[in-house]
Amino acid sequence: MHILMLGAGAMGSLLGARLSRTEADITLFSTNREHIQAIQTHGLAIEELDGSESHYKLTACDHPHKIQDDADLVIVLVKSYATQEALSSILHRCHASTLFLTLQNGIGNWENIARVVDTESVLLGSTAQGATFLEPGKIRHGGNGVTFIGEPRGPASHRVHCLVELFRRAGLETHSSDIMEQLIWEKLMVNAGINVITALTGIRNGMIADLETARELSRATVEEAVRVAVARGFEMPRNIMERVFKVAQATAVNRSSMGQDVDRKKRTEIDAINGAIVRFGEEEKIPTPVNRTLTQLVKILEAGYLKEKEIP
Ligand SMILES: NC(=O)C1=CN([C@@H]2O[C@H](COP(=O)(O)OP(=O)(O)OC[C@H]3O[C@@H](n4cnc5c(N)ncnc54)[C@H](OP(=O)(O)O)[C@@H]3O)[C@@H](O)[C@H]2O)C=CC1
Ligand SMILES: CC(C)(CO)C(=O)C(=O)O
Repeated sequence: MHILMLGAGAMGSLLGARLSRTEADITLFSTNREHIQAIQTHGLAIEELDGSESHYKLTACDHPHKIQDDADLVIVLVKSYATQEALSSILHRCHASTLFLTLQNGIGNWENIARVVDTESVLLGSTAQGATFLEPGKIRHGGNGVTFIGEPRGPASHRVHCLVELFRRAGLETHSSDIMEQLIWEKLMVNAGINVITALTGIRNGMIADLETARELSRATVEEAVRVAVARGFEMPRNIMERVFKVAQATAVNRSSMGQDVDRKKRTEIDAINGAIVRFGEEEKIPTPVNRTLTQLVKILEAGYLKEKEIP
């Protein structure tokens, strides 16, 4: 089986490296040329949770036309806003039975993929693993968490169970799910309560759980998001706040993916996370002042540094 990691940044590199422990052939693909060239020259280095460093020799490409083999499985790990463009660029390396699995955060990823490829070929997943991009060719494993894979709707199929087994052989705690859309909304609560606050303040995930002020703000953000989720038909577990803090603790050394975007002055996924809660809140007539303010702050921060980048 040939697996193409579409968007081999922090998470795509981590999961690609772990999956390379199985019988699958892995290709990392990212448009980040420096990262890919470093992997081609020295391999991928991973700073592990215990502080040790592991090294992986992996096939890596920085241009879609350099990808050698057709993909049986494409794992989509570009940022949500880049999904359609990235997928369109690799279609020449897909065949009639290629499967597409999104493990991205936020709402709307499955729909974005299904705009480019056959709906039947798209699987939905979520992961609470954490990964930080340190420098070209080097990432940090920022925390362990469960990965779920399922059909977008309905019970887990044979193909889902095969992928779950593959992930497990790679050493990743993975389960199949019959309620993947529900789990995507539960993961949205986690990201809504962690990512935006870490992005605006520069803290690592662990402080969300450790600092009372951060816990309060996270709680206020998630409580609003839960009201919106319920209005959309997704009942949230009563212990959802505990789950948010548990993920923050399990990924304590990680900078959230949105935090890393701000650190690297890159566009964030705010529109697919807190921004989505605001949009759905408007549709459902549920006020979301906390999420709206946090979204506006990230958008101002983002616009500021993206504009600065344009100035020669
Ligand atoms: N990091 C984490 O701890 C976690 C992240 N996630 C989710 O995983 C997804 C990926 O996040 P993360 O790995 O942190 O993000 P990164 O930005 O580290 O990785 C995305 C990669 O995709 C590359 N890219 C951008 N456009 C294209 C394109 N058109 N074709 C191919 N590659 C492209 C980027 O290059 P460049 O650097 O040049 O932009 C980058 O290397 C997100 O949805 C995130 O929310 C989920 C759980 C945890
Ligand atoms: C699990 C967590 C919070 C890890 O940082 C994540 O999903 C992210 O950073 O986007």
